[in-house]
Amino acid sequence: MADTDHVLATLDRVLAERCEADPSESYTARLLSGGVAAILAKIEEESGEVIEAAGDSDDAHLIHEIADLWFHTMVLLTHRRLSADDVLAELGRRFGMSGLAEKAARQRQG
Ligand SMILES: N=c1c2ncn([C@@H]3O[C@H](COP(=O)(O)OP(=O)(O)OP(=O)(O)O)[C@@H](O)[C@H]3O)c2ncn1[C@@H]1O[C@H](COP(=O)(O)O)[C@@H](O)[C@H]1O
Repeated sequence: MADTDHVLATLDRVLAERCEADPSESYTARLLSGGVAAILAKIEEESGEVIEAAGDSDDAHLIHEIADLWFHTMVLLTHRRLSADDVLAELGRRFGMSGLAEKAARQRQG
């Protein structure tokens, strides 16, 4: 099993604990206390930084910015009492389902 296998589950647990933490001692708690508007502002900012990083050839920069974006989307999930596991389950459900076939089925349903 790879070292990274439990990263999202571990982070999920830490973020859930931060719901009860002191905002002066935790970045996550501070962001959660700002509500959905504060979290979405960070997601917007980090999305822009991913787009910017994709424009250069520095792989470490792109990885850093995508990690920031994933982290902030996980804070949004935590705010909604959801978890990365919920998203992983949805991605797992899509295994073997062609994106084109899924889109065609949706269009047939109108
Ligand atoms: N993975 C992260 C993580 N990724 C990014 N960040 C923080 O996200 C913030 C925003 O990044 P920016 O590049 O926008 O930095 P900034 O300009 O200082 O941001 P602003 O404070 O101005 O919004 C920075 O303060 C980063 O440190 C994270 N903060 C926490 N975690 C994880 O969450 C855990 C709990 O953290 P705390 O809630 O702070 O205890 C940590 O142990 C980590 O595992």
